[in-house]
Amino acid sequence: MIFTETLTKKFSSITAVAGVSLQVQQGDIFGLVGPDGAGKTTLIRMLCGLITPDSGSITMVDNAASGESSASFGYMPQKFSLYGDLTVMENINFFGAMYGLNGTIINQRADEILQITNLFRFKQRFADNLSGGMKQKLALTCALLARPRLLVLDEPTFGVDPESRKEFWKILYQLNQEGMTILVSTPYMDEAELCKRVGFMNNGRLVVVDSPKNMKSRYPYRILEIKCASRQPEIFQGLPEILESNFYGDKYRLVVQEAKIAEAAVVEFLQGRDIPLYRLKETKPTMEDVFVALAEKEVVEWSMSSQPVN
Ligand SMILES: Nc1ncnc2c1ncn2[C@@H]1O[C@H](COP(=O)(O)OP(=O)(O)OP(=O)(O)O)[C@@H](O)[C@H]1O
Repeated sequence: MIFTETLTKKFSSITAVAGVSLQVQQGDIFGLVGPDGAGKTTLIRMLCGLITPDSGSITMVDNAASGESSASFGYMPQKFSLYGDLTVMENINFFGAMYGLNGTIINQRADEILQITNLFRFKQRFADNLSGGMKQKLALTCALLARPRLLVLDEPTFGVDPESRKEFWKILYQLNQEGMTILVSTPYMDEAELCKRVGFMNNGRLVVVDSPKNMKSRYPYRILEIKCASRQPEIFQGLPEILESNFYGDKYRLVVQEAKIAEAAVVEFLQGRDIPLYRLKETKPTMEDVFVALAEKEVVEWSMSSQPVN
């Protein structure tokens, strides 16, 4: 559905997007993740035609619309400008008119979409009086008015509470099941888990593209979880067998190269300090672990040794 070839965008000396070749297939829920400033928004804005690439190409193909070479898409930007002193319905009318839709069509579609987004009963509420999550759902409602086959969302749930994020993703899944292709950037790794495929960007480059399941299975390290009598967050830092150590309330999560060797080192370390060990077990990496490894480490080897980025 979306194909880019070596897409590049510079802002004076900053290369925001560096030679990105990306494919988003019809029916995908494609997640774009990466640290702040990685280039996600710039890439999305180029895909939506809001800024012009310096080089490279973008092709949008919509197989569902025979004879059409460009896909109809809806875009929900990072900062969606709703009018706070207009009601939900007045905002919808405004954005519908911007899409060139007539009043009857807007009303029909609004009724339909507001049911999906659970905003129907708030039609007459001023946008300023909606909660954060409801504002995002209104922004989504507006982006859906043109009945897009491709929906592009830039961090749509940023700053929204976990329950509302869950609800928002239920809506995305429903839309996807009805045939909509979705490209979404997100800072939340629990949301990355929900995508069919994830593209990780860093320093303008698209470093890895894969399913969350494959990304986790390609994670090059092992994770140990430890419960012991110590509550010192830094206690394992500096042990040569441990690459990274984090302390979460009552347990340590260690990133290690060799699980058995690291386990032995931890046991010996704690015994040497008379610190009782309650539990030590290896656990599976999460998308959060994958993200941290990709963002922090030099990942050339990881991405090259795996299947090609497509
Ligand atoms: N209009 C602009 N002028 C100058 N520099 C820009 C502009 N837009 C983006 N940049 C720079 O390009 C780089 C990529 O920014 P971009 O917003 O695309 O990243 P991002 O991955 O979306 O980050 P975030 O998650 O923080 O929104 C950053 O260094 C940013 O400062």
